[in-house]
Amino acid sequence: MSESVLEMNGVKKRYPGKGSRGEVHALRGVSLSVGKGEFVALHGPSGCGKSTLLLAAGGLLRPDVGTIAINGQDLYSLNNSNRARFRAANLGFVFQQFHLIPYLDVLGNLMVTEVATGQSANAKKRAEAILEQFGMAARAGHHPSELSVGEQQRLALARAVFANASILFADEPTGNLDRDNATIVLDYMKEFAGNGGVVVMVTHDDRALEHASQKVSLVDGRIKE
Ligand SMILES: Nc1ncnc2c1ncn2[C@@H]1O[C@H](COP(=O)(O)OP(=O)(O)OP(=O)(O)O)[C@@H](O)[C@H]1O
Repeated sequence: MSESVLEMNGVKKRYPGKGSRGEVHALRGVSLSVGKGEFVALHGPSGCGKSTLLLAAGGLLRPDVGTIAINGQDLYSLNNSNRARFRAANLGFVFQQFHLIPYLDVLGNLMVTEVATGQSANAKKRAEAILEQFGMAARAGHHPSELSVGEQQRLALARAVFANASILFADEPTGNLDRDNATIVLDYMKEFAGNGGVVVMVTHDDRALEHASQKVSLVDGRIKE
């Protein structure tokens, strides 16, 4: 088996109930191992826990029970600021809300982790080359609000490539895209995995499922074998 990048063991997550609504068991004991180069598609009915799993695996939501490690680092044994630093250095996100920073232009958004960690002078050249590769060079000086949805998705992907992320988390990355843009985004994700990265994508889209190397089906907070 290829080198493991993501290891989830016995992960459980409950959300507290409100008023007459009882508590929700979103994850009921999930174990998952994802190796280098894999493109995992996570699918299942609405409410089965897909987004909860993605947030927990991405270091954004602490599980009640179980452990999650990326590249051997137990995410939730880190304190919040060290976990945020680990996220910035190792993880990429392509979420519906993109996590783009509205007051920075395209180049600024691409280089945001570089600015935070204050590194090399060659960074700008590299960032410009990546924008070129993602067909965004002409948009370098624009702000996220001036970009199309497809361009915003591409910028989120370009940022993960620029940051040398080892794992990319994507939540319905093709949800708002037309066929051509969906294909572009899926091809980039495939390439990211092909270059030794890992992609974990939540999707309802059959075309997106076809791009994945591994399909994981979640039902009522559990992985279906
Ligand atoms: N913050 C929250 N507070 C209370 N319950 C929540 C919260 N977030 C999610 N849930 C509940 O937890 C369960 C799992 O939600 P989750 O968003 O992980 O499912 P999903 O599979 O991603 O759904 P969808 O495909 O509809 O986006 C659902 O029953 C949902 O209502």
